[in-house]
Amino acid sequence: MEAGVPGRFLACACFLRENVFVPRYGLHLSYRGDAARLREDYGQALRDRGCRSDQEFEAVVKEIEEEVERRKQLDRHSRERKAIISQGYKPKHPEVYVLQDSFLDPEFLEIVKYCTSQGADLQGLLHRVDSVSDKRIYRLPIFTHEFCRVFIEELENFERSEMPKGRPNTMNNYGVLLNELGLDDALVTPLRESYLQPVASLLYPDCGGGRLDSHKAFVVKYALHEDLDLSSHYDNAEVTLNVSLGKDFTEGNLYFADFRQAPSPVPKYVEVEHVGSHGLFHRGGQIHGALPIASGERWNLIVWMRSSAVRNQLCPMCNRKPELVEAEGFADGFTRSSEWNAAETVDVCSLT
Ligand SMILES: O=C(O)CCC(=O)C(=O)O
Ligand SMILES: [Fe+2]
Repeated sequence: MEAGVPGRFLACACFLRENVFVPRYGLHLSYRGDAARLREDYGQALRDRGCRSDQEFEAVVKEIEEEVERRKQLDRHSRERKAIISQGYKPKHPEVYVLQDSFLDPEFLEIVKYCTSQGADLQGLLHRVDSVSDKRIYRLPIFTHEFCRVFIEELENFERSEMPKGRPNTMNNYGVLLNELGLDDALVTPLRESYLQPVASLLYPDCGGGRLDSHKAFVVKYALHEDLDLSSHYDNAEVTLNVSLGKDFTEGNLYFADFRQAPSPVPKYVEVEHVGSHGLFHRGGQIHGALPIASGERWNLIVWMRSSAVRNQLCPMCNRKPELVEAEGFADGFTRSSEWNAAETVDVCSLT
């Protein structure tokens, strides 16, 4: 079946109750519609973070209920925004909507060519990419500088427009959902299928890297009076690509800790700098966050890539067999298990 056909991909029902982020206290929590239970489960953690009075606690419950309500309406609101944008938005640079080889750094094209050649292996690939730590995080050139410049101009044009705007995810408040802007079909999907997957297939074969069949792509933006940083989290993705698009900024490094399913007793963080037009590949389950920028604006393209073969077995957000619910577009990348061949089952991301 064709990618993106409504109904093929599904979500896990945990989306309405797990990983609800409370920005004020920097905490992710589960909520089952019951304030007393919330107090039991998180009262101490909230108090430790400064939520002391009943009023403060009630404010948290209200915030969580609003977030759950937002999530319930997400598909419908997103579909409505997308329709308005496709009717009314006039792109400044229509050419960036259709992937061309000329957008890509020639060195990246060479790397992809290697990955798709016969006999390509991880060792050979590691001679061509920078390994930035022992956590299986790799940096490689992705786009040309010119593409990054023009792409940001397009996103700024959209930002200035009167068009409705969604939030990239539950933690970032500023940026652009590429699907709503109409950038998925001819830009991100071919990028994932023909260029990113061959690389991920060698880097993360154990995490579904060779079978990435959907994605969620967005651009995050950090600026002094907007978001400055990003709390520690893991992604709803098997493999993530994070590309530094620009503009000029200081600080704002990413930091990475343990792999979610294999925490070490004393977590070791590595800090990783952004390199303009270069991307970082990492496993979605690698705990990470972003330090505050000190000046300027930071724009990064994030592609959360999903492998239904992996997540159908275990939802990465609730760590259980997914409870499938209908959703639109790529949804959260689950499929009905009858659609894939049980004989081809892959291991869920190994605990390294
Ligand atoms: O700020 C960044 O570049 C990282 C964003 C990120 O980790 C995410 O959106 O999942
Ligand atoms: Fe992330």
